[in-house]
Amino acid sequence: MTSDTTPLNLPTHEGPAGSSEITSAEGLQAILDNLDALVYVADFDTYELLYMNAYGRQIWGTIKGRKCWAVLQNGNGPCEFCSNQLLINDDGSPAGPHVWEFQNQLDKRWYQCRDQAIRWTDGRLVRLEIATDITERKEMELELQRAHEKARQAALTDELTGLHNRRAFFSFGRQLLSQAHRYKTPLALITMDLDFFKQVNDTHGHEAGDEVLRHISGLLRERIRESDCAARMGGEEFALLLPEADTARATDMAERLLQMIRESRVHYRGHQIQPSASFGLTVATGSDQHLEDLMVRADRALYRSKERGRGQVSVTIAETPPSGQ
Ligand SMILES: Nc1nc2c(ncn2[C@@H]2O[C@H](COP(=O)(O)OP(=O)(O)OP(=O)(O)O)[C@@H](O)[C@H]2O)c(=O)[nH]1
Repeated sequence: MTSDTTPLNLPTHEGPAGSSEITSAEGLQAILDNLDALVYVADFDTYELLYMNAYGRQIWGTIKGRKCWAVLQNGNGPCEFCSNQLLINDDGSPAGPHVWEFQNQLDKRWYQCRDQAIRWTDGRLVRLEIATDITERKEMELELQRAHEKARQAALTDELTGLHNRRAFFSFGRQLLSQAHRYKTPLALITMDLDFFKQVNDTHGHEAGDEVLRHISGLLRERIRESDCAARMGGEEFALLLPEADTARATDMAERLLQMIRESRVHYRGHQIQPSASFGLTVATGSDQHLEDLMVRADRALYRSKERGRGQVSVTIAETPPSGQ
């Protein structure tokens, strides 16, 4: 036992004569100091540490006259996550154990803490914490979470371009459409299809075609707002959902995109490729129950752009007035 530790003044229980049962204070001290867990006791009002076992003192050092937040967290005052108020009922009685997990700010390790109000040797209620190091388990859990998140992202992302894929488009799109209905705001859908893309592949190779697809995706990403959704629907087809954009704004957006695409060049193995695209757009109406209703109208407009010679923007206005307008 180190000199700064308050000895546990626990009652000694004498077993029957000849019994080897160890219930003396020294025996309990030995158990506590050999535990592979932190055990400490602190005053509820002053936060002064009254006891810490050897496991804790080895990591956090001396406790004599010091507060739990200074020793354990190197803080300047009570921790914002302090669980003290959860340990005592309104009538002042102990509330039972509170179990939680947290990452210590000093050693950066994760602990599972079991906190409890207990009666101290002088009769007052004090805070007892038993904390076990769960860093390895926590790291595995976090790793697993990261892997799940990565897999979830991958399932929603187009591998070639990094844009949303078709699946993500429909998932986000349904949410955006229901928001547009709820708040009676417009929602525009732009569909876009590259022109003569087969020629790019045939002339410069599939790799060059891929490069063009990445280039176009970069332009879309540059132009859209955070609340917009840009997706590669497959092949050389793209779609954009623009919340709160009416027909005029969506048309303006499509025309600017068309201009940017036509003015841009893709440099591939000494060749310059000039991309072009056709656009179709529409705006949601209150009677559009499904995203597919918008897709049909936008694709009809896109088809007209192709028919009229490509490299242009066409609009299909819904028969009923757009929601929010
Ligand atoms: N490089 C590359 N090409 C793709 C990919 N997906 C689809 N394609 C090609 O895209 C081309 C699409 O050809 P079409 O549907 O005839 O379209 P287009 O040549 O753009 O003709 P229009 O749309 O009528 O202007 C085909 O050659 C496909 O092989 C891809 O991921 N990478």
